[in-house]
Amino acid sequence: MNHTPSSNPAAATAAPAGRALVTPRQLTLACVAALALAWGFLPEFTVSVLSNIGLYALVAAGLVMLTGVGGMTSFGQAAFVGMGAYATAWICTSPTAAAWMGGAVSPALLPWAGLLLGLVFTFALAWALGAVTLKLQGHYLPLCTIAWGLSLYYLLGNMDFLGGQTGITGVPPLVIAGYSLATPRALGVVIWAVLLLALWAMHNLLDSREGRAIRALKGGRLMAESMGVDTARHRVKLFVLAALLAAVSGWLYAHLQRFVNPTPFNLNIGIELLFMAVVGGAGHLWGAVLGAALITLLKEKLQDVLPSLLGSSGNFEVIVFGLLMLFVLQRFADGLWPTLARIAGRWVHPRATAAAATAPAVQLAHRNLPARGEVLLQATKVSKRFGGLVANNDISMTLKAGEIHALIGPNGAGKSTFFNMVSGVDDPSSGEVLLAGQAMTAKPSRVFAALGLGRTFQHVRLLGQRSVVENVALGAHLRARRGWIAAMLRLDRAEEAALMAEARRQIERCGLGAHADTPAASLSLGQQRVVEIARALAGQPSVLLLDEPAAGLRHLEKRALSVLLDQLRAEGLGILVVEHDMEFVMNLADRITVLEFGTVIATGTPAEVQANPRVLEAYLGGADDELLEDAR
Ligand SMILES: Nc1ncnc2c1ncn2[C@@H]1O[C@H](COP(=O)(O)OP(=O)(O)OP(=O)(O)O)[C@@H](O)[C@H]1O
Repeated sequence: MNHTPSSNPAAATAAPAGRALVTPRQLTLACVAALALAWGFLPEFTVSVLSNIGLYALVAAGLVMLTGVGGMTSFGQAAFVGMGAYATAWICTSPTAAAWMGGAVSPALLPWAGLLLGLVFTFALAWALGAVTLKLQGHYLPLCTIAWGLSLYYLLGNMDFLGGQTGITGVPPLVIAGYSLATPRALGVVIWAVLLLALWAMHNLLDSREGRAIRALKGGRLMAESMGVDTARHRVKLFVLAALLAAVSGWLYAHLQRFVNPTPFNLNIGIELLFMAVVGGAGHLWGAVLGAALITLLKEKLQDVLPSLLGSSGNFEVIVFGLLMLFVLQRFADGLWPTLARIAGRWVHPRATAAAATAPAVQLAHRNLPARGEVLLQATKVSKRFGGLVANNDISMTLKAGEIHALIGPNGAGKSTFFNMVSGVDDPSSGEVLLAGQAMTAKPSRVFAALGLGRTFQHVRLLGQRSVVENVALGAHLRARRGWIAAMLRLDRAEEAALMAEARRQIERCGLGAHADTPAASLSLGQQRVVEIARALAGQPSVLLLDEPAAGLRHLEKRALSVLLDQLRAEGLGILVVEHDMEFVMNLADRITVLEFGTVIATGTPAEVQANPRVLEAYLGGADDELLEDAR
């Protein structure tokens, strides 16, 4: 698979370009060509093993997307493989199915009807299961996947019309254009073609606006939702995608083996599939192929060697897999693929591509800024109670277009709580928040984003391994429209170019142009805060909420930030800043609201607030000496 510098920053910085001999795309094509040429000459056994690796890799690739990229663990994937296998086995062999179709489908087309049935069933079941279980957090989700994995396995083995534990025999071979694919050598070509196609499509998906949204899921809902991503929907879609890949693998498996029974779809295999994804490299699509190859070959070897070594038969390879898992997770937390890629990086390196100089062919959605002085955000008598603690007490505040409003107060005064309520993270216990004239109670953060609210976080939330430009492009998520299918088929390139151009523009504007292609995690904390501002600006907000933007910035960086915020104010944005740096706030803000113990104790211009005895008392009485010093 080809990785552009923007899509793989780690690779982009892995090796000096001078030493690179080939690009990843050239290497991939060379490997595929070598496999294709050798295919006709490989021994039967090798072809059979390679076909199995292809089948496993297809499921593991879905797990890479689900677990490594999306952050959701599933132990139950083998059950979806079973659904794909049983659907085609049943439709191809059952007299009932034949009677239902009344001879309308020719025998050669039956496997395709089986594929359709398997996909439809899997889609419906995965969507239903996903909608229910993916709401669960932490270890409840993996536990749930074990539960439904077991249930589906026992269901397959206990349905008489599916042959019970004996299963279904006499599954016909696939026939394509009159050719019967009855041998592993013939069907193996299809298996690997499907695998490569799936990897290509998923690579494309990850290198798109929707791919960035998928990557954002792993960091939790807060950041992704604030960028306008419907996280619940994306999680379910990702789950369904992984399940469909498993079902396709099951379909191919049934026509390779020509019989099905429940054993290959049990929980052990589900765990093995997860091993493959994790050992190979859970965040890397090619890690699925590496993991599938390693585990399959190891299993073959161990099943031969261990019984004779130990003098008794049994599934001893499971113990070795367990130990292998421990070793890999200890030594290679991200699996083996990144290490392999690092080593190969001496010779394999993406060719550097310059950012497009011409204007993109597609325009992103554009928002007209409101007139200066117009009220953008209004909080009326907002209170928040956590049990007996009143974190915010009857706070009223307005933010107008073209002004910077600062929210200050000692630690624990309730600033973050208020920030959460005016950004859709939390609902007020009482009172109301209006954004662009709309009541926002019970609305999620993504609706705030859609109405023009951009924000940064007190604790920086970036995709650390991705480039700055990708992080910033995520902020423009709602300004583009292309979905999953378009991304997989690479029909989104014009829109993607526009997103990248916009991201680079915002990065330049924020003074980080030299770091656009650097992984975000390798920047200083102060620079990462600026990346968050650029990301918020990429969404073209009319309201900007900045949570301690100056924290961690050096003096000159703070000056540059002041200049940028000044410019944004002049353009007509309304900016709400929570900040502890008094010098920064006093020089910048038009109005300041001071909180103490959740209550507004003063509001006014910087001069008025500085002269307010209650404010000085709040800081004198508080423990924050630095603030006191600054306030003076
Ligand atoms: N989810 C919660 N559950 C219970 N109490 C909370 C919760 N969130 C905040 N609080 C409490 O509400 C009060 C206000 O906290 P908040 O984080 O809003 O203050 P802050 O002004 O942002 O502080 P800092 O400047 O340290 O970030 C604190 O006493 C805090 O412990």
